[in-house]
Amino acid sequence: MRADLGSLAASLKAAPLKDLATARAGQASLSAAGWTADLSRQYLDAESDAALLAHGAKAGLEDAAASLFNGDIVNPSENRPALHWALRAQAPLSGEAEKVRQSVLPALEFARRVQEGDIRTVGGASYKAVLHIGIGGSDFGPRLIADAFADLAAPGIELRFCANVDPWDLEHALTGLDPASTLVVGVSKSFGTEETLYNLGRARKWMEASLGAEASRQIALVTANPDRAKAWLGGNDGYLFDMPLPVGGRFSLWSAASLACMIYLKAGTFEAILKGAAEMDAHTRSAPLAENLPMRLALLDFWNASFLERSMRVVLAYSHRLRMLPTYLQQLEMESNGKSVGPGGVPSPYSTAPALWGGEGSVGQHSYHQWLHQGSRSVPSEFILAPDFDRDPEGITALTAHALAQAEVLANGRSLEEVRAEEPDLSDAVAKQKVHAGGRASSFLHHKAFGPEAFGSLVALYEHRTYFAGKLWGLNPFDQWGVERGKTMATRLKPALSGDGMADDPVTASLIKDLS
Ligand SMILES: O=P(O)(O)OC[C@H]1O[C@H](O)[C@H](O)[C@@H](O)[C@@H]1O
Repeated sequence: MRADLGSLAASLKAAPLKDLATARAGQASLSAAGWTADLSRQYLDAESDAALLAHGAKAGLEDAAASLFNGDIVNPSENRPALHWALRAQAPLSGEAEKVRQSVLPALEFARRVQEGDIRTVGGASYKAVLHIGIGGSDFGPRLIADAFADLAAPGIELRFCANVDPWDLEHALTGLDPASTLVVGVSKSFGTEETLYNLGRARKWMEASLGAEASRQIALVTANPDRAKAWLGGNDGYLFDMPLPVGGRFSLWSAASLACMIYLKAGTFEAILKGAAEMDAHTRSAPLAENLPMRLALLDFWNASFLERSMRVVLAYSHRLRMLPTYLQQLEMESNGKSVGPGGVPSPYSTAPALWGGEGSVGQHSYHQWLHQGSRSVPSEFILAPDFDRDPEGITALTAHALAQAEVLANGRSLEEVRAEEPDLSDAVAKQKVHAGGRASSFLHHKAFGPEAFGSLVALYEHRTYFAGKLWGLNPFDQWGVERGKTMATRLKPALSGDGMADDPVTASLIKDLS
């Protein structure tokens, strides 16, 4: 099958994208949970599309969906199921999945009580600020949610985030906050992450300076390792919330990891996000492969990365609310499938996950879109048009026109003849610089009524797509061995930085000398 896909890709690579797209216009679109994805501007035709689908069937994507939702072991490295979907289930489940579903409920209840002034500070006042401390999967999701729905914030509560071990991050986050009215939420699945423990320790000291030993009563810890968290609290009171072990950090924004957002957002907002995600889950587990949006997008990722050798994908969010989505997706997709060896030590025979980057449209048009249009590389783009369509019509029309225009120009380009016909007075040299090669593939996703539910559906869509893409590449998307090495090396280098010994590597040793 691979050879078939390979030869189909080789023949399509040279085909004019405009012709391929014209042939599929209006016929290559799929819908799920209010989202529509138009895939007509991809290097596909009827034959290759059918071959890709056949490959997806042979690779067992529908069985993979069943395994995920049955709670089978889909994370062999940790010998665990992946139960992030259970956190957003809208009805009771059974077994371990039900425990996971219930794990988010105490956090929602706690948030409600903080908002209602039922849970108060050491001094008996209502909380005025929440400081979220976490990194990676314990940071990107809550940050994305808070930024997307800042207008749905409950009145009177300020939210700050701190992730980096660079001391300025915490100091900046604390600026203007009063320890007496701040709740610190520390999120770490392992409760062993250096950055988070460093920042939590400093935040505790900051609070202790005003509240003394009572400070821990204004600290909530969210973790899958309650023993370590309790040890950190050292016998003092503090709130503890569960981050279930079968939920990967980068799949955990639905869990108590988002406690700070639950407190920050008006009642019902977080529940709506969960509901939207559950809608995408229902689609994913029941839609047949040909109509299954996450499966089709995973197949597209497989096709672009492994057969058309596209080593990047650009996500262009035409929605100010989603401006942090590319950063969130970088962890979700690149940490999940940024691997070359699968379970059992079997190397993937394919080029795997592309580098993912992007940003906010139309802002990016005044920056890297130049590279997308006329740079020497052809990179598939993913447009996501999801503003609040009921806002000022002039802005919405302009945003929509820009998204549509960008996708069209990327695909269709602008030939020298077109440049000359439109601008006959140009010199030859300038006319040639105005040519756009075109042939740059894109997908176009849109939602007509974006809000918390649509947000939930979108993030769940990307989660499932990542899982299915991992399946196609023969990878386990739920582990991250590669991250560990850097941590180990940093620990080894610390003595050299404090003058105790030398780094083995001559370049590192010389850099340390320069820094001292
Ligand atoms: O939640 P934690 O255990 O603190 O982990 C925070 C993050 O750090 C790790 O190094 C992993 O690369 C991430 O997947 C994880 O989300």
